[in-house]
Formats: sequence, C-alpha cells, structure tokens
Amino acid sequence: MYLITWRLFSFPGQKRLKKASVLVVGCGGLGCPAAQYMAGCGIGRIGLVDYDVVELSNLHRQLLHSEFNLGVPKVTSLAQALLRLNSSLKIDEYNVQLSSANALEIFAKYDIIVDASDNVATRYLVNDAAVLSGRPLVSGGAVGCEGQLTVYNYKDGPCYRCLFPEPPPPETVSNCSDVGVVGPVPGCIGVLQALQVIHIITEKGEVASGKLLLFDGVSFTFRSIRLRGKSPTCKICGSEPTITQLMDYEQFCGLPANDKDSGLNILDASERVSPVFLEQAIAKKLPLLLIDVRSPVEFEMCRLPESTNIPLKLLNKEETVDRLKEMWATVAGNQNAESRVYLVCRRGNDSQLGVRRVQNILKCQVFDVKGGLHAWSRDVDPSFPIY
Ligand SMILES: Nc1ncnc2c1ncn2[C@@H]1O[C@H](COP(=O)(O)OP(=O)(O)OP(=O)(O)O)[C@@H](O)[C@H]1O
Ligand SMILES: [Zn+2]
Repeated sequence: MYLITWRLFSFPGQKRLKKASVLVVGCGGLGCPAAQYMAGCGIGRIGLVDYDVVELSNLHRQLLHSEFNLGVPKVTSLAQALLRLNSSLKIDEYNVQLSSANALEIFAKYDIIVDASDNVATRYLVNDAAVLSGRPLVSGGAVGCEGQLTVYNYKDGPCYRCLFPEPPPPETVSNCSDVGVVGPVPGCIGVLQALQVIHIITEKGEVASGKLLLFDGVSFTFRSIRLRGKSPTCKICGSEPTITQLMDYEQFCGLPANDKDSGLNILDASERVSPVFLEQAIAKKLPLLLIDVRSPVEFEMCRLPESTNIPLKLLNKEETVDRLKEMWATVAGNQNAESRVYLVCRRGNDSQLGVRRVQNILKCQVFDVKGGLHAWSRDVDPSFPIY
C-alpha cells in the first residue's frame, strides 16, 4: 500500500511518515480528505478532534462518513473509515470541542497540527496553541466555490496572528453553513493539506509558509500569493509576546467556536422567534412578510411557500429598498398592528444580519427565525429538505 510513497520519498522518508503523528482539528469537509490521504501514505498516528455527530447534510462533502453513521460522533465515524483503509494506523479520538482548557495538552502529543475547522474563534485558538507548543500548522479553508491553504508557524514563517492581529467584526463573518460549499472544493484543499503534511515530515518539496494557495472553482484556477512575513510585533510569536497563555476566544472574536444552529447571536431575544411561532402566525393568517435571505439557487431548491427571496447581498441595494417598501405596503397597508416581517435563512445566522438592515429600511417590527430552515425541519416539518 505504501510503495508509491516509498519510491518518491525513499525508505528513510517512509520511516519518518510512519514515526510521525498528526492532529486533525475538525472531521468535516477538510478533515475527511486530509486524514484519508495521511492514513493512505502511512503516517503512523493520527489524532482526530470534533465535538459533532454525522448529519445527513454533511454527506455531500464529508465522504468518509455515510448514511450508516448518522448520529455517530464524527471522530468515531472517521476513525472507522481510516482503519478500514489502513489497519496498522494508530488513531486517537477526541470527541470534544477544542478549547483553551484542553488544546495545549492535546497538541503536545502531536508533531504537526492540521486546522480543518470552520470558524474564526477556533482558528485563533488553534493558531495560539500551535505557537505556544511550537508545532507547524497546516491551515485550510473553503467557502462557496473557493478554497485556500497556507502553513503557519513553520520555521521562521508567520503565524495567523502575524497576518490577522484582530478578528473581523462578527457581523461581517459568514461561514460555510450559511453560504454553502461545493463538495469537491474542500475535498481538494483537504488533500493538499495532507500533501503539505507529507512535505513537512519528509522535508522534501515546498512548504507553503508565507504563501497562500488560492483555488477558484468557478474560473478553475490556482494562484499562489506571497504573504507578509513574520511580524516582529506579533502578540504571540513576535520578539516580545504579550500572549503567553490561551484566552477566551469566543469573547475575543465575539463569535462562537462552533457553527451549530444560531451560532451567531447579535440580536436581542425580543427580536427573534422560533420556527413554531412562525408556523402559528402563518396558520392564523396574520399579516406577515416572510423574506428568505439565501441565494436564489438555494431558494429554488427548497423554500417555505409563504416566503419571498431577497438574498442578503441585495438587501441594501437601492432598487431592493423600493421593492421592499412596496412589498411591506401590501402587507401593512391596512394598518394592522399585527403586521410583521420575518427573515429566514438556512441556519439562522445570515437572517440575523438581515434583520438590522430591514429594520433600518422599513422602521417596523422585524424578527429573525431562530435556527433557520434547519430548525424548521427539526421542530415543525421533518419532511422539509435540509442540505
Ligand atoms: N472548536 C472545535 N472543536 C472541535 N471541532 C470543531 C471545532 N470547531 C469546528 N469543529 C468541527 O470542524 C468541522 C468543520 O467541518 P465543515 O467545515 O465541513 O462543517 P460542518 O460543521 O460539518 O458542516 P455544517 O456547518 O454544514 O454542519 C465540523 O465537523 C465541526 O464540528
Ligand atoms: Zn505571529
């Protein structure tokens, strides 16, 4: 099974792979392919971290999980698949959320860290833990049809904080659960993360330190851009670091370290309703405007019959403002005090961002549907398709 790797990297190279240990944070769209190719090439020990269980909506891009493993912890499901491929592997399962309390202890047991997570708070946590424990970090990301990859904290190269000292404002952050991702894109980036791990272990081939590989799945192009080098003033890896231990990353970023339903929480509780509440309002035929802020493609795929599609990106455009006012006039024209606007999206994050915009435009009562269509499917109509 390892012959190809051996021919390319020589026998000592293959032995290094066998002796190496790699930790994969996140067993989803990036983590599955990364771990699969690492297992295939004979890396001796692989640690898997994920707090989540396999869901149907994961399967289009997390191909080592399967319908048989729905509800099973992702670490267990992935470990089973890897052992089917290579029974001599040693696998450690961490069915936990990586946090400031456990990261350093877990990282200490591995030579290299692969970041295959999907949220900003975890990215800062993984970066800081990698720097504090002196481990190179192979970082990947994929949203929509775009993917990227770089290696942080490798030799004299920069870390994530050197390039992004401050987190982005929470309201500007969307993740792949809201935007969606085309399965082969994380597939491709995850495979390349495995290749970077092989390069680091065997010390053959280029390591993408100080470089960012960008893949655009629409124009079908790869580009590699040079990044700024290590920053001497970086708070964690600079010459006089002020961060010497892990912190509260959810507080630092203003965002949760997981992307479960309604992860973002930027509205007041009084501005949010449950899917069951919305269902009752619809059943009572109360005057309402239900706006679905997903992309037209997603809206075409499945939607609530009462909803109208205005993608989040269009909400602020001038022509949309007029259209929105016209639509609202037809609902609230009879001055009914019970008229409301509800915003819905896939999982309840983008809809919260939309609420603020619509409030500014219409100056009326606007609500977010908590947990979006996923929660609708869970709590109101299990036959409603989720993806
Ligand atoms: N702090 C963390 N600790 C452990 N696992 C994490 C952490 N943050 C993210 N993850 C895991 O990283 C994986 C990322 O996978 P992916 O980007 O494919 O998204 P997903 O959460 O599986 O998909 P969806 O958002 O559609 O449900 C997820 O399985 C998630 O549970
Ligand atoms: Zn740094």
